Amino acid sequence: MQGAGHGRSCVGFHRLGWHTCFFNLLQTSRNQIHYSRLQYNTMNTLVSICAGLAAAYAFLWSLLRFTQDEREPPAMHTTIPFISPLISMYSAGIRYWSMNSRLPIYTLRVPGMRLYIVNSTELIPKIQRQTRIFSFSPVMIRLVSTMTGLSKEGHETASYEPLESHGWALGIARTIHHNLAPGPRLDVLNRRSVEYISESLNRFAVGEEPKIMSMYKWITHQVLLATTEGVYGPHNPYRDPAMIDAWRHFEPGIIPLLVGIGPSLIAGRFIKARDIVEKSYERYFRDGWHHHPDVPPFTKERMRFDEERGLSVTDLAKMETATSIGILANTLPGTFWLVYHIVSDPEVLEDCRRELFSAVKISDDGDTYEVDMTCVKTSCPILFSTFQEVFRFRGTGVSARMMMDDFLLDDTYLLKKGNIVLIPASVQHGLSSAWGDNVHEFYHKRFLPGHSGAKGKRHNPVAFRGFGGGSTLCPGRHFAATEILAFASLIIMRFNIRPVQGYWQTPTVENGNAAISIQTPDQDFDVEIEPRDEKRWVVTFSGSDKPMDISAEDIEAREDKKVEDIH
Ligand code: HEM
Repeated sequence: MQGAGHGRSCVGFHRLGWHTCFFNLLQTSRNQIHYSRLQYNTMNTLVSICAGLAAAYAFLWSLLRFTQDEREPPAMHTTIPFISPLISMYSAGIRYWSMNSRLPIYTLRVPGMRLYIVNSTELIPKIQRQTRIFSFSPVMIRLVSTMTGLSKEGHETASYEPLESHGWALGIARTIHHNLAPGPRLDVLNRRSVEYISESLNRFAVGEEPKIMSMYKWITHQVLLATTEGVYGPHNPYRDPAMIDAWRHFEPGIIPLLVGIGPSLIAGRFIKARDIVEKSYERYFRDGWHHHPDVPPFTKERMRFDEERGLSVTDLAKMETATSIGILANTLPGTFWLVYHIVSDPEVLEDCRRELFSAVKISDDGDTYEVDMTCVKTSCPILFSTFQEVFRFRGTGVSARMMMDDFLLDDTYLLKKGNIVLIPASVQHGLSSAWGDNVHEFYHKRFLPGHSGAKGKRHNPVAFRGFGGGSTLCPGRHFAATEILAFASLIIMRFNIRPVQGYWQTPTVENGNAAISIQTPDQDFDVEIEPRDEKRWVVTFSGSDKPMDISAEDIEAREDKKVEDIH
């Protein structure tokens, strides 16, 4: 550009004198040489960059080819080695797994590790049986430690002997499973939550005018309080609205917090919210409220287990912050979807209401309605099927296991030590071979005998992974199921719910939290909630040690027991 400008000044040759013009010409050609040199240098740089990229590509490509054993499951998304899987996962979000469900098992090569993705229903039990080879413990320790920023000492305690039954990971899992198994310990937890729901809806039903509420916000608020009242007792830290607000801001940040690289850069606002939650738990433990007689064994015994291993109060609070995700993050949207699928479809509503009213006892004067939630759980098969269908249709969990050794799966696929096996529930839930041709519809009777499965066969229970499976099958499923069913039942029996805009519109689910096991709606909407009558409602919970048939393992355990009883 500069050269061109000087060239134009030569028009005034006579005025400036020949030497000036000669100088200008000289300058122009110098500049042109300089310009061409610049172009040449730029070109050179570009060529070097391209050559560098090509060399890097060739290197990565060879690295991928030469380190991928041909007995391993085939590698997918290799266009840009190690990077393409990340791009595909990022752009497809939670739909990624179902978009890649063709192969029985495949490998994703990502920086630093392999992910083995399992799609075949037949391979799942073969993985779940080998608990020492496919272990959840290292995954869990890493999740808890990174998400909460556990202290060095806390991390060491949590990492102690992860595969042994005397280690922290298996020990705490055992304590949790024991306290959430159907029976008197779980009943303490359930009873308080059901009571809370009943009292809260009694207060809500006062007054004749219909109330307008944001459906998702209202339902999840009720269930959050009911759950935490059950878990933490009369000094429940979630009675403080600031704690609820902080938890709601922390929960969507699980993935950014787990990335663990420069956390304050990418997860600053989530860290802030998490710290408020942690501080609130710290106060609860420091004041000793977990020792209160009305706190259930589920909470007391977990704390005792951690305290005996020397965890500081700060680390107890951090651990509890991670546990709060397990306790709340799926139960809240799960309840929303169950209520939504029932009240938005007149046929489902009619079926569930009829069934529920047959479980209600009406007083002689007809003014008091009494319902035992234990009875609802066992005598309302359509409602229970609708509950299961919600977790099939909306379930997006991904079970993760760390390979503790090389293993030849099904005598065919070599899975190498140190890598991660993932089992996405959405793939199983979308198999027409398991669920029949109407697999992509919400069918509330699907889990009733004779209503599901390809060609009228009973569905394969292994293909239902709403609560995971194997040794880490969700131990909270009975607690969550009781609470969700109790809330939905009371809503259906006591209220009419109508969308304010005049028609039901299914919310989209594009922006869900990939770290939890169920979709979350992208939009909330207003509904009008109106009591159906002025009766007095008495809700009881007699308790039961009879497990519900939620997962394949529950069905298997019941069938084994039946055989045992016969012998
Ligand atoms: C609707 C509600 C819930 C859903 C959909 C759900 C789902 C799941 C899933 C998919 C897993 C992973 C299983 C695997 O890796 O195979 C899991 C594990 C777990 N869940 Fe839940 N969960 C729910 C409620 C709860 C509640 C209320 C609690 C506690 C009170 C809880 C505690 C746990 C624990 C501790 C584990 C880890 C199990 C272990 O390490 O052995 N969950 N859950």
